[in-house]
Amino acid sequence: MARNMKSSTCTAPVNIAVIKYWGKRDEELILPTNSSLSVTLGQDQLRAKTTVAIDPSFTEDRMWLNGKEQSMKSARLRNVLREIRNKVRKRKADDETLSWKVHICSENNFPTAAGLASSAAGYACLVFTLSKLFHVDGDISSIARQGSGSACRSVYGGFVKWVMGTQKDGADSIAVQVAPASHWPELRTLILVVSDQKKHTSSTEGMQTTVNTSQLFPRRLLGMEEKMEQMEKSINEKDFHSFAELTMKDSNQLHSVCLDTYPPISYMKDVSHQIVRMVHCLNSICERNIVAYTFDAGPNACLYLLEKDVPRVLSLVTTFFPPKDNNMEKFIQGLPVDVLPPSQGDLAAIPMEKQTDAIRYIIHTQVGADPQVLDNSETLLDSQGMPKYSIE
Ligand SMILES: Nc1ncnc2c1ncn2[C@@H]1O[C@H](COP(=O)(O)OP(=O)(O)OP(=O)(O)O)[C@@H](O)[C@H]1O
Ligand SMILES: C[C@@](O)(CCOP(=O)(O)OP(=O)(O)O)CC(=O)O
Repeated sequence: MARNMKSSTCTAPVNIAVIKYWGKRDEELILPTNSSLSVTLGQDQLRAKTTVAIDPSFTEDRMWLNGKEQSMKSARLRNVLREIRNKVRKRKADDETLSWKVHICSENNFPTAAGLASSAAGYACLVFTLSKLFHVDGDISSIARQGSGSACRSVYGGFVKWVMGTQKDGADSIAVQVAPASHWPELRTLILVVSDQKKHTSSTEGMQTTVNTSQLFPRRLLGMEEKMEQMEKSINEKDFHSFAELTMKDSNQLHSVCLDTYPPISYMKDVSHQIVRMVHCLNSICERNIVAYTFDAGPNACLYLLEKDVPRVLSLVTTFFPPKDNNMEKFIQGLPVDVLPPSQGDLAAIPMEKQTDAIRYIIHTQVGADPQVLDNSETLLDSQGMPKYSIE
C-alpha cells in the first residue's frame, strides 16, 4: 500500500534549434563541441507530460512511456536520477526520500522518436518534475543535458542558448534564456511533417560519426561563436530577415557536414529539398526573407515566419503539397488559420510541380513558455503509483 506517496506532475516543451548542436566532446557527460540556440515551442501543440511518484513501499525504480513499461537500464535515465539524488544528498545527507524508489509515467501529445524532438521535451520534463518533487533549486539544465543534449534547452521557454562551456566536468555547459516568449509574440512556426517514422541514423550516432570522419566539421566549428552572437543580436532586435538567413545557413551547413560524414548521412528527402526551393523563391519575390526553414536529423521541415505571413506561406504549401483528401482541418493542426488560394503573382513566380500527399500534416504553433507544474488532479499515476491509463 502506497501510504506516504508523494508525487508531482509537470509538462515541458519541445525546442527547435536555429543554431544547431551537432557533435560531442564528451559522450558520457554529453558536452557539445559548439554552443547552440533554439526556440521553445507552444505546449498546447507539442509537450511531454510526466508524473513522478516516490513511496517507501516501491521496490524498484520503474518507468512507463506512452503506456509501455520501459527498461530502467538506460544509462541516460540512470544518470539523470543519480544527479537529482546527488543534489538532494548535498542538501541533506540523511534525507529519508533518498532510499525511496521512483515510479515515472510519461506521455507525449505528438509522435515519439520521429524527429520531432520528443527526447528534448521528455528528458526536460522528467528532470523538471524530479526537481519539483525533490525540491531541487538552481540550474537543472545541466542534469537535463545528461538525458539528451538538446533537452537542456527545453527547461526554459522563449529563446534559449546552450553555452558549450569549457570545464571538464561540464559544470558550465548549461542553458540560459536569451529572451522570454513575450519578447517576439508575432513569431510563428509551421512544422511540415513529411514522415513520423523512426529515423535511420539517430542524432547520437550520426553526430559522433561526423566528429570522427568529416573534414568539413572542424571548419564549421570555427565559425560557431560568431554565428551565436549574430543570432542573439537578430533575436534581441527582432530582425526577422537576419534571423531567417542565419537559421537557413546553419541548417544547410549541418546537412552539408552530414553528407561529408563517411559513410554519408542524408536526413533530407526530395520533398525537403522542394520545400527549400519554395522558401527561397518566395523570399526572392519579396526581396527579403519572410520565411526560414530548418531541418533536424530527419526530413521534416520547421518553418519560422511572422504571424502576418502565415496565410500566404500556407496557401503556397497547401497548393504545392496538398493532402490526398483535401481535408484542410485535418491537414493543418494547432493554431487556427484561414487558408486562402495563392495569388497569381506568387504562383507565376514559383515554378514548381504539385506533389500530392508528400507532406503528411502541418503543426502550426508559436514561441512557448517554460515547463509547467500541474495540479495533482492531472496525475498519470493512481493511488498505488501505477499508470492510470491503459498499459501494454
Ligand atoms: N516523455 C518522455 N519521457 C522520457 N523520455 C522520453 C520521452 N519521450 C521520448 N523520450 C526518450 O527519447 C527517445 C526518443 O529520442 P529520439 O532522439 O530517438 O527521437 P526524437 O527526440 O523524437 O527525435 P530528434 O532527436 O531527432 O528530434 C525515446 O526512446 C525515449 O527514450
Ligand atoms: C539535429 C539536432 O536536433 C540534434 C539533437 O541531438 P540530441 O539532443 O537528440 O542528441 P543527444 O545529445 O545524443 O541525445 C540539433 C539540435 O537540436 O540542436
